[in-house]
Amino acid sequence: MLRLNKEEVHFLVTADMKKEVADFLEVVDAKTAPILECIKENRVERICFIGCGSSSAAGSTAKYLADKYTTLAVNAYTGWEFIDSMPVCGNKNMLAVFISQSGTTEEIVEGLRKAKKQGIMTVGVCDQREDNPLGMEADYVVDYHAEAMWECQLAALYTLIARIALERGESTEVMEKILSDMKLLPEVLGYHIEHFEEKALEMTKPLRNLKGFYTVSASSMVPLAYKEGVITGMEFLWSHGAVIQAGEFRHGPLEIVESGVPFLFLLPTDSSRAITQRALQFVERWKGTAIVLDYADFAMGLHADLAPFVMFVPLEWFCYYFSVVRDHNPDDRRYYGVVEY
Ligand SMILES: N[C@@H]1[C@@H](O)[C@H](O)[C@@H](COP(=O)(O)O)O[C@@H]1O
Repeated sequence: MLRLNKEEVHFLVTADMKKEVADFLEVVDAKTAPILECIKENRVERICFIGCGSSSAAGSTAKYLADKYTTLAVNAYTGWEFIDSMPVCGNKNMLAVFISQSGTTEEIVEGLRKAKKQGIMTVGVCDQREDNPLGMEADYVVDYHAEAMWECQLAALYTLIARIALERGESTEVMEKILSDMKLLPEVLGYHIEHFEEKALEMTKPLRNLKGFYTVSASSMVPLAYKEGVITGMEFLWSHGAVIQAGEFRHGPLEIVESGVPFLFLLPTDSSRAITQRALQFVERWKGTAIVLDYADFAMGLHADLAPFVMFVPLEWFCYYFSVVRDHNPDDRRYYGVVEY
């Protein structure tokens, strides 16, 4: 097992997460208010979320929430997808929300400039508003000043969607509940940051010979499954990864189930729990390797659709120790930012 000084590993942003999220939640309403005004003024009916890597998974989670609870037309794009296929009819009554920690990612900057040229209203959700093209050029900016990009990006996007829904009089009860439960996030995240580390180490020790795992989930956690099971798995852990929608498990994935083939299940607590459990039970019955992280064990009473915020912490610990027990430093890169792409 690799000996690493946790404090020096950039991959792990958990240490300051609780405070960063608490600080941002204090100001997120003020930071999103001008965007809500713009939406009202321009009668915006269509929203595009655009991001790359982890930031694209945040956009897909926002699309999930908006699709489920509002009548808005919403799409989530990766950076190049947006550049190549952006809606040609969009103008002021369309909002393009660009999500990027750095605000400098090539295709985010290019997409932003292309959207602006077409007259689409643009929003940047990023760490800082200075020293990066997204923060400086977007029409509206929500800057969160944090390393905990996943949590803060989601906090910005959930707030935006919930406030739009309330303004439209759609799903008001659920939206109020989500907004009030979000205030409890720092405590819940802090608890899991403190309490899940040892468990993650124990869980991953027997997995040290694995080359990777398939991540299975449903509903609001599918983008998180992609973020952790594919992006984190490949970029940080140099392991093999793929995402399987629990409801699709029967249509292909089930045929590879056997001893030594690992599936990581992220169990939701909403109505998709049943179909996810069905896949899990199948893997257990046919002696596949099932690793389970159940939102019911972590939710601490929070709404089912806050699972992407909460489950990130146990997953982060799990991925960190999966890397460490496999003797890999998650900060190592051999290609990204090292060689020409
Ligand atoms: N290796 C990084 C990823 O870790 C990151 O998720 C992505 C988006 O970065 P940003 O959010 O700064 O646009 O860029 C690269 O692919």
